[in-house]
Amino acid sequence: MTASNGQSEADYLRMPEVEPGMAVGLFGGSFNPPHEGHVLIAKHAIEKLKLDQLWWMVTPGNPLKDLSELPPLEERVRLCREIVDDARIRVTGFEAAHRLQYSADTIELVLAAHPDVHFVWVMGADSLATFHKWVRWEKIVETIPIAVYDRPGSSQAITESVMAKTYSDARVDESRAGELARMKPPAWVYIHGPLSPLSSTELRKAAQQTGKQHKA
Ligand SMILES: Nc1ncnc2c1ncn2[C@@H]1O[C@H](COP(=O)(O)OP(=O)(O)OP(=O)(O)O)[C@@H](O)[C@H]1O
Ligand SMILES: O=C(O)c1ccc[n+]([C@@H]2O[C@H](COP(=O)([O-])O)[C@@H](O)[C@H]2O)c1
Repeated sequence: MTASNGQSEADYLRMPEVEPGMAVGLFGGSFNPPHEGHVLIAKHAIEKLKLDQLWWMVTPGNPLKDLSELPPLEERVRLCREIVDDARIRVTGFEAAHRLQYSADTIELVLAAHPDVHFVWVMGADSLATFHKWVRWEKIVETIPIAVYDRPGSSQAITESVMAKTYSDARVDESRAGELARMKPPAWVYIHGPLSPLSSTELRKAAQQTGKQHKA
């Protein structure tokens, strides 16, 4: 069976295919569940950053989150593929196949596998706020250009986060976002665009409420 963006279901444990010279965004997430906010920012990031592809890397488990109720990877990948309607977005769970827990290790593997591709790390502003808690976060900043997408409630991270303060000199003006993938790190950009108030946490809460009402 083939998803709406042309990916076959069986290949989710493999890295997507790329061609030399491409600009590719790496967008990691729990996607528990995926929502239209993910799609919105993915499409705008692709345009602003002038990307050929954006990989939705469905994590086997965010090391900073409680994983006890995290649905299986395969199910989250399936839901991502259902919601994605753009062939440039590739859904993958390859981190699990390589037993990768930390993004620093994922980035190392991806860059080594494709030295002729221009990769950029993409994340929402809430992730920027806590980025300094990630394993080897400074190494990440020194290794790959980073694009941060604005998110309601997290805009202050643009100036107040430890990462933004530590690497203020490496911040690139948004007008140059299209060049970011080919810039030498450290380099990061804060992207403004249409905002989405959606969050997986809120969707899970709403689903729980509906479940309770059905039982009552
Ligand atoms: N509405 C949004 N606006 C901007 N970025 C978002 C939005 N929703 C998710 N993201 C970003 O997408 C990536 C994956 O997010 P994730 O799958 O954790 O969704 P989430 O809605 O943040 O979930 P949760 O509420 O469980 O933390 C992260 O980089 C996150 O910052
Ligand atoms: O490497 C880390 O230490 C680390 C800590 C927290 C989050 N991450 C990654 O950040 C991405 C977003 O996670 P999440 O749960 O906020 O969607 C996902 O790819 C995680 O693996 C990575």
